[in-house]
Amino acid sequence: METPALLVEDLTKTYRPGDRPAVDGLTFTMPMGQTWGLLGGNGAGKSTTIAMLLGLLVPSGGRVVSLGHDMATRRFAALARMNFSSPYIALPHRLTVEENLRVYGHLYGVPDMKRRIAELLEDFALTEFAKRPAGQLSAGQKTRVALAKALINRPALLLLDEPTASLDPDTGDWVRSALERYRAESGAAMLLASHNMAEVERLCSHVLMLKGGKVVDEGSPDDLLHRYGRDDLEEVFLDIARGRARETAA
Ligand SMILES: Nc1ncnc2c1ncn2[C@@H]1O[C@H](COP(=O)(O)OP(=O)(O)OP(=O)(O)O)[C@@H](O)[C@H]1O
Repeated sequence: METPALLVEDLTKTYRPGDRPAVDGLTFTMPMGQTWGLLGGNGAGKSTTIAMLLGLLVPSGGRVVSLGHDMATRRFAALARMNFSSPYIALPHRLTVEENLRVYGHLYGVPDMKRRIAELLEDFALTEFAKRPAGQLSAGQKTRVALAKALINRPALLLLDEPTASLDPDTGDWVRSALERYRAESGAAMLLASHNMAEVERLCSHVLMLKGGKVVDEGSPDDLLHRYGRDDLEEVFLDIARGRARETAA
């Protein structure tokens, strides 16, 4: 069997002794070539999960194997082939867009960097902002730079926390197309934490519904719609968030 993009076993995080776990026994195996969604209300544990998958946060228990490498012992081998975008991580704001991409390109040892940066500027409609300091961009423009940065090393595994949160509907739409194109061309796997149900329905082949740090349901968007007798994922989400059982949801 092909090495999975992510193998997560009984992953747990408790921030302080005595606290309820923020992530509680998360277990899943995500294959290469697919986009999965991590859905859940505020405080469900999405960002904590992503931080542990990236090795930014040490788990209290359990195991993460990314692209075949155990994150506890072989983190750097995995990270070279991973990347992420998060609205919570600011780009160096005095550096221009191009300089930002160059810094990250060097960190990842990207070959033929000039060409890669030109491609990304083009793909994310950033060419006209290439020489502008990142601190002088709108929120939506910064988000596009963050996504360009996330693809700079052609990652095999991409973790996206709210990738289109600050984008207007039209820009959000073409950014989703760009991500979908990247996945199809590269065979990469993507895990997407989002509050945008339409985005999840469009991009994800499998959804993990998180509540109180646990997976309370999962399946393809179609499976979930069918099981809850709903027309869109937003309604399924509300059923789960409000603790309505699937049998009685319809
Ligand atoms: N640094 C921290 N110290 C202590 N508790 C934390 C810390 N970060 C998060 N938590 C707690 O862990 C739980 C999960 O938070 P997390 O940020 O992972 O949720 P989330 O699903 O990403 O939420 P949101 O949709 O609001 O971004 C919450 O109860 C939160 O208060």
